Amino acid sequence: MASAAYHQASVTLQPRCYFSSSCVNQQNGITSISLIPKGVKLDIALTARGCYSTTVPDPVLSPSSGTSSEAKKKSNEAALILIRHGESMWNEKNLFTGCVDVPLTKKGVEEAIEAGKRISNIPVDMIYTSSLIRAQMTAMLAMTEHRRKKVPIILHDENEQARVWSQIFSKDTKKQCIPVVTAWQLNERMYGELQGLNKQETADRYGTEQVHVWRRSYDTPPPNGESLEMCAERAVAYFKEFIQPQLLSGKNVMIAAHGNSLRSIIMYLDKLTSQEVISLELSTGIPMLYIFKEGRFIRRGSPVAPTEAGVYAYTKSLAQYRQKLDEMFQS
Ligand SMILES: O=C(O)[C@H](O)COP(=O)(O)O
Repeated sequence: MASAAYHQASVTLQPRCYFSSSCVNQQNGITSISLIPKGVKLDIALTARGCYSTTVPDPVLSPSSGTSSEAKKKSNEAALILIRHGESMWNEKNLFTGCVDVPLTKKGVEEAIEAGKRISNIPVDMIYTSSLIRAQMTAMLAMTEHRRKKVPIILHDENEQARVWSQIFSKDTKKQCIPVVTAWQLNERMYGELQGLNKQETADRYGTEQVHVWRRSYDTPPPNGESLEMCAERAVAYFKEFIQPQLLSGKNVMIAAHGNSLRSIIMYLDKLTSQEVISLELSTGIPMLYIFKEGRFIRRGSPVAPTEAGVYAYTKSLAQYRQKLDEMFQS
């Protein structure tokens, strides 16, 4: 499984037609999302309970004629964008980072902006990030490049007061927001006693082979840390429980996370074996695209540029979305 394969190819996308119609709750540190059935009209609101919904059609994302059968058909297809965060200050120093909360370097900021350019014409309905700043910075910086100029808003559901105090009181403003759910389950694998150690010095001390096993094997954890298998137990479980239902309901989702939490999710999406995942390497700041269609994930690689013809040629509705965007920004 060559890592390069994850950075190429073209994309088939279904632009989504609705603002997020979901309710996001957090209890005991667990985020849960309950879907509001399509066709149920609700006032858009980021309420005290973190619920988003809308009656106001988005000028770009709304269907031109939204019959329920059409909506059903469309909900069979959704885009999933995965981005590993840009270079962090410990990536730069070649230190094991894991769950230590380290920000991006200037290069990492630039990588995130570049990633945003690549996906700037792809509609995004919901964003998931880990609870770590490097993933959150990446998601936010990428969205500064989005042509639609919707504002990513981090949901604060940690307690009732946080929910109440983060309410928005303008329907129009809410319509221009993208909910961002942060989840610790998407964090980098916990690197145990390697956190803060230099990768080269660790290889010199314990041997290149041992360090490679700690870094890339599926089931061997680093000392007192998480193996990829353990990381998958939380990251893939979160993906299945909370993100997949959003895709099923037709929403386009972006996930900004980490080398190993994303490796475990890609292992699930691409049905990789524990042998194949060993050679799966993810570059920082490269967006990867999947189409979720009829319950299957189809990998489409990464668009090389926002104008890449292949990205928009696959579905009629994406071409229409692109055309609407062009018209909107020309007028
Ligand atoms: O946590 C880290 O050090 C990196 O984000 C991932 O490191 P790895 O490439 O050693 O898994």
